[in-house]
Amino acid sequence: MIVSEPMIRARGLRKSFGGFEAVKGIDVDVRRGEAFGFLGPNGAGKSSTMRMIATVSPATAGELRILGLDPATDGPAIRARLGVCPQEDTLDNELNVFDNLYVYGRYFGIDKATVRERAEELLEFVQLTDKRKAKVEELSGGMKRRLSIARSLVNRPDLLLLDEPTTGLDPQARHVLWDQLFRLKQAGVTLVMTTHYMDEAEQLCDRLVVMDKGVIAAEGSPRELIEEHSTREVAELRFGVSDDGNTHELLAGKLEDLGRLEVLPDRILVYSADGEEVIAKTHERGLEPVAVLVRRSTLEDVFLKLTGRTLVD
Ligand SMILES: Nc1ncnc2c1ncn2[C@@H]1O[C@H](COP(=O)(O)OP(=O)(O)OP(=O)(O)O)[C@@H](O)[C@H]1O
Repeated sequence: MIVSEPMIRARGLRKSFGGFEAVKGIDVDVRRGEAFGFLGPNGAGKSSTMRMIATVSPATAGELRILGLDPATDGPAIRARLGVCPQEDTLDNELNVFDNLYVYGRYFGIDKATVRERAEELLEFVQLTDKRKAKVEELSGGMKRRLSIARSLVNRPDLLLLDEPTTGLDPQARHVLWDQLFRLKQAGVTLVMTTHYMDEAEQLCDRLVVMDKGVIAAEGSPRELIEEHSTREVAELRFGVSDDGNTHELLAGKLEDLGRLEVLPDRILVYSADGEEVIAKTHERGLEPVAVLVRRSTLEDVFLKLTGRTLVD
């Protein structure tokens, strides 16, 4: 492979299911060594895209190259160099923790001694050494996910695909996983992940695309996306709800000149470089929010601006 070749290159990539187009012609370039994310809500087309990249679902149209190879003709060669961690854990419940790694490694044709050594290393890496003899069903959700990640690393992949790596995990388990993914990134593994968590995308991704309804709405580093599509700060204002339930729309009319507004069912967001000033002016106008909060803009704000919706419905 030529070194400058992108790890993934897609042009006009499409995926249809019958008459329904889940991915509507996207362009993607993933560079060696980066952590790249597809951020979007449920149904955005992230998993459909990942499955094409994983070479388990053929593209309906467009061009796709993985590690410089064509999935239509070079599937096995690509898969030998990919690690895939699907959204649902597909561990073998019949086998213990160690054997899940060992048997998977043997599928790749790795010799017994090497696969044993790697399995031990990987258990150490995902902090499951003391569970090596445990049955899969005895593991917590976070441990299962870590074992899935360990398994996807058995063949020492150049490119690791993670479909919603921390969905369904509790906050502590998510942080443990983030640490491990960060260490993999530092070790030079190219990571490609989907997520609908903006904090995950901000923590882990060097670059990401914001995906919605099968198209890419924006692309860049988390910081670039926030700078381009949002303001430095956001003032969140909550008012008591009136009998007509219309309070936020009515109040928004009195705040319009303070910055761009997003009126959500439970709060008004005012986008401004100076959130405290927004709050001061709100009070000056005799408006009394029951709660206020000033925070930095996040990718959630970027998504809201681009699509008019929140990431998690
Ligand atoms: N095998 C299939 N047959 C028919 N429709 C499908 C199939 N797979 C996905 N879809 C549809 O394609 C759209 C995109 O689904 P996809 O799973 O790619 O989205 P996603 O962004 O990954 O969402 P999620 O976070 O729920 O996985 C959805 O409307 C989904 O119902």
